[in-house]
Amino acid sequence: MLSVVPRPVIVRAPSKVNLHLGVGDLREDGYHELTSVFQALSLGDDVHLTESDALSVHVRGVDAESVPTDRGNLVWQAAELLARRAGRAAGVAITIVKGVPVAGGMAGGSADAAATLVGLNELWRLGLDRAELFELGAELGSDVPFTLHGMTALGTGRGEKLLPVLSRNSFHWVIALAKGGLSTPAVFRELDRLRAEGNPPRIGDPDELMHALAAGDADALAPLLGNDLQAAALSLKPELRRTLRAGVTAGALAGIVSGSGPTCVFLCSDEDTAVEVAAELAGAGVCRTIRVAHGPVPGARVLDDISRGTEH
Ligand SMILES: C[C@](O)(CO)[C@H](O)COP(=O)(O)OP(=O)(O)OC[C@H]1O[C@@H](n2ccc(N)nc2=O)[C@H](O)[C@@H]1O
Ligand SMILES: Nc1ncnc2c1ncn2[C@@H]1O[C@H](COP(=O)(O)OP(=O)(O)OP(=O)(O)O)[C@@H](O)[C@H]1O
Repeated sequence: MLSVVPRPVIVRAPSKVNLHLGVGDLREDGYHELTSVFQALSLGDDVHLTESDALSVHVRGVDAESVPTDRGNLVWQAAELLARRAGRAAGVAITIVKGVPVAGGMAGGSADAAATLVGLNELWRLGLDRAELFELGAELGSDVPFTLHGMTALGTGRGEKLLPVLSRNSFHWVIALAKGGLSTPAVFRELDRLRAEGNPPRIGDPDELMHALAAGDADALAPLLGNDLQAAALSLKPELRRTLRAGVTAGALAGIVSGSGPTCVFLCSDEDTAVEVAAELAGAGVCRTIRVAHGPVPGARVLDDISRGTEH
């Protein structure tokens, strides 16, 4: 008799960069009030989900050895949360193929959690709508709703309340992965410490930046990129200053620390320039590895047969 190998549902999840990250004061619940303009980037993770008797997690790809394969993994928590919600057992074998650097400020773990919610909704035929998935996502982490949403969006609250932002054209990015990661809570704590000591300048509102996005104008967008967490990330990892300088010297329009860092991202005027900047940065020895990406791209989505064959 032929045994049928169950076919996995495969979900592609994007990374993110905060084009604008305004950090307000510490709230009583331990979170900071944010104003974030997110953009989803083509550098992403793939999450494979296959029916199984038990819950299991395997990880391969970039930084796989530093990712937990137990309850510490956000995909495990996502599967348990969804199973509880559906009143069923959390039987699924999950394989994550990492493309997003771990602890890099690009929401890799959040993207995997978003992918798991989308994939299990399909695999278990739960029929949950987008709003229900967003609500579950927000329980898992502040960045999970955006990695579900994708494209370009304005996030408020702790980053989980989202509104779409009009963005014309594709923007081209060079991504410089740093040696070692930074812990998100540690970077927020460092910002609180810097603010208690003095008054590091705060970025203003993102109105002008949103106009540049609507116009699809990379030259106008470049000087408007801003991240209140950058000072804290640089304070914890001063060598990132060299990386940021090297990208601009190599021909990028601007460079910024992504979210809580330490990944640095560089906006370039077009794809060819991005490839040139990437090559030059690789030779400068200021980071661990370089990637080229574009954005905006959609949020976590199931790959159909055609895209399984053509995407990578
Ligand atoms: C830095 C960003 O990536 C910007 O998009 C996010 O704010 C972080 O999102 P995340 O990694 O999903 O963060 P969570 O897992 O929700 O929170 C981790 C920790 O980061 C800090 N945190 C996070 C979000 C926020 N608005 N204020 C915070 O102070 C808190 O110490 C929190 O305990
Ligand atoms: N699926 C996952 N992928 C990567 N790390 C995970 C995952 N699940 C849990 N983790 C743990 O979470 C930590 C932070 O990982 P992650 O890659 O999500 O950070 P990040 O990109 O800086 O997050 P963010 O930008 O949302 O603040 C890792 O050090 C790891 O121990």
